[in-house]
Amino acid sequence: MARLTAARYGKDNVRVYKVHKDEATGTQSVTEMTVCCLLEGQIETSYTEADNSVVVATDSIKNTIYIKAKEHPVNPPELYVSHLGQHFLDKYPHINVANIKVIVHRWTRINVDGKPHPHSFYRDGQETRNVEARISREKGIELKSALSGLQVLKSTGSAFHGFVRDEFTTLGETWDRILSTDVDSTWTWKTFPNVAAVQEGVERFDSAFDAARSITLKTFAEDESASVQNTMYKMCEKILEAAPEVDVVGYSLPNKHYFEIGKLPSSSFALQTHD
Ligand SMILES: O=c1[nH]c(=O)c2[nH]c(=O)[nH]c2[nH]1
Repeated sequence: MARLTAARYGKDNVRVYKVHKDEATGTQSVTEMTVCCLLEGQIETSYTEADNSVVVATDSIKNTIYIKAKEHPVNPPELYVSHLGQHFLDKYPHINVANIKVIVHRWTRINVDGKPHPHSFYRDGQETRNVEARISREKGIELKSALSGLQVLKSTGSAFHGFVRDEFTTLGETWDRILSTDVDSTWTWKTFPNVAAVQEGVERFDSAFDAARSITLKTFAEDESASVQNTMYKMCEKILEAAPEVDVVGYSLPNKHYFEIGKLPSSSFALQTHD
């Protein structure tokens, strides 16, 4: 006999674009996001008994993503996801949890002849700002913020030696290597009881993002790295210090290896591989 143990459903890959027009200055600002919204609740019978009376159509979920982006600020994304998720709990008594993910794509203002252009932007890299939220009747608003896809490289200032050597080891020790990675950094906030608590002191989210990004870049550049493990731990320590409302910080720093194939007096050649 089959049994349904868990279920969630919704819409992914909803693309949202919002422009803010400052009438006084004529300057426009843009935000482009990809949104995923998955609902949980008393929806079992839609699976087990073909009972669609409990289904908020995924098409309506998509429409709600757009409408809430129009009704509320989309910056910071932590506030937008809180409004969006809370809406589903307020409107539908049988929905208990909204799981929302937002990826904010990078549009950086173009400078023309040294002056910021009022309405033109460019994509300066694949880096994104992300938020994952679980908004539930039981716990409130759980938020995880992240920066993802920030590519970095340093051509010296990185070593790796003293590691386990046994019959499986082929890697040589090094006191000077190229270090390159795609940074994925995540910081989990202490749980918020409601949207009002997210709204109060809302600038904390942009400050934490800016701190995480600048700490990541500064530590990566300045640390005389003994290993990826030790460098990422230093980054975590500094972010926790800079953002006291953050509970947990995590990093994923996959090592992109460069293997040396030849040397000239003042330069070296390397081949790159990915883990
Ligand atoms: O900084 C590093 N940490 C490791 O655990 C590791 N393992 C490896 O092969 N190279 C590296 N580099």
